[in-house]
Amino acid sequence: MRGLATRHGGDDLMLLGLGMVPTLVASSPRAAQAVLCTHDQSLASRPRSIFGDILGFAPYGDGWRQAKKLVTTHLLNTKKVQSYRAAREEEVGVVIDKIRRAATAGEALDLGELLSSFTTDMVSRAVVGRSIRVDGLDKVFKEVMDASMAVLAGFNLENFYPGLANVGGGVLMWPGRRKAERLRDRWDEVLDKVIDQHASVAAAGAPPAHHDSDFTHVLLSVQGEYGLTRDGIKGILADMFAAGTDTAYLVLEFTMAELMLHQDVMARLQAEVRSSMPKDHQELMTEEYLTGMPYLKAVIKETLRLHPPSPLLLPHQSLEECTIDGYVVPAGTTVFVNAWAIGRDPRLCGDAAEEFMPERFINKGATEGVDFRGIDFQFLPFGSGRRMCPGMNFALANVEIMLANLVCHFDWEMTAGANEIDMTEVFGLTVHRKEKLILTPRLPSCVAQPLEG
Ligand code: HEM
Repeated sequence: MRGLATRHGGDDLMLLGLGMVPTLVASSPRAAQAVLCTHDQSLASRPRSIFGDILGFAPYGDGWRQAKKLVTTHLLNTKKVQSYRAAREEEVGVVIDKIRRAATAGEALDLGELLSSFTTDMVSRAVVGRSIRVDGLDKVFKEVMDASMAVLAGFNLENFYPGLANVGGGVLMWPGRRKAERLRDRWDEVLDKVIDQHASVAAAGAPPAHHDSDFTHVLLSVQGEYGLTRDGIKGILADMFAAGTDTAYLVLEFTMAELMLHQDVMARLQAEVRSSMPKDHQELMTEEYLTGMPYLKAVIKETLRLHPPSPLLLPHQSLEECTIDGYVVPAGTTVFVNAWAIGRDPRLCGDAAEEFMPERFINKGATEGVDFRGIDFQFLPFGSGRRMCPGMNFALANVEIMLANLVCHFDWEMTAGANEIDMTEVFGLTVHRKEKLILTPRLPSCVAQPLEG
């Protein structure tokens, strides 16, 4: 899309026809501001999703407004995110133990797979509570989640040729719909069990203290106040998985890949993290150690600038006709904001815009002080405006603590025979690395001794 914008004479706003659907693409901070701020309300809907419409894929309206309010007020507010600190540290501990065993045995690891399990487990902990490993629920969630992401990332004919959806009674849509229905049934089955189990705990009169309660408890406790149906609760919980797992692990995996390619950055980051590591080197870096780590935060920002997991955000849709920069944008237009191209624009980041240079975010660098929240529309990994990601703080808390521990406790090497990291990206709803990130962890002499047993 960046190439297309360049061929259009560098137009930062393009109105195209993709299939039968008009499509507006914004590729500069100015155009992003027009879409996400000036015309935010007119462009705040979403195209239809094969999975239906609860929150992330819901059309703009009362249902979406209520679900978003509920999620931002009760599930993902700052206090709630802090309340998951112990769970975060416990889950990081599980991963670090696995890596330590591999390091002791001299084995290589599929780091992406490990980090993907970590972010799924973190969302599972938030949704279900401590008991995710009981009955293998962690594995069930991961399996259903991976299958759902594959369907969501696939091509949905209906979004580009809406008329074809009804041809022959919708026969062209049957295979995709059947797959989506089977998955919806699977989500229903798993989440029904979770809700029943939580309802019986509450009925027994022993609900957890509010600060300690998981998403399911919270949603059951406000069900009356918000008039939530059981399907509404299941939809919100499933949405937390869909939006919150793939995205955060991609940030961690891309960061580690970039660090392997930029050993000078790795060394500076390790120096920062290790300078404040616990005296007992076996101990985890817990969250109180992270406050004085500006370089860690700059490294994460730089990864999000070059590799935003949702490079075009999620598609928006116009609710009504509006005129932007002289373009008449009809109702029903699909709208993309090219956060990937904006992050790499040399007009904002200078000539080295394609380089991985966390320094640009600190010490009077070109983008020092630029915020995650998209306030200046030049850094938009979480979007901006009405449809902005409500899970930003939850995601960043997970990414920071995991990354600090990965670089604190281990040195990392490429596997024998590999002499470079392939950074080829595969574009879908989220951007993945084409190749797995297989690395060998080593225990540095300054850190931990091998585990016994
Ligand atoms: C690094 C991790 C993450 C990134 C980069 C990210 C990015 C995004 C982006 C770009 C959007 C679309 C914004 C738009 O269309 O304007 C979005 C929406 C959303 N995200 Fe995230 N996200 C992340 C993690 C999470 C987490 C952990 C959760 C929840 C636990 C979450 C929940 C949501 C929801 C519910 C929406 C839909 C909001 C709406 O449509 O109103 N996200 N996210």
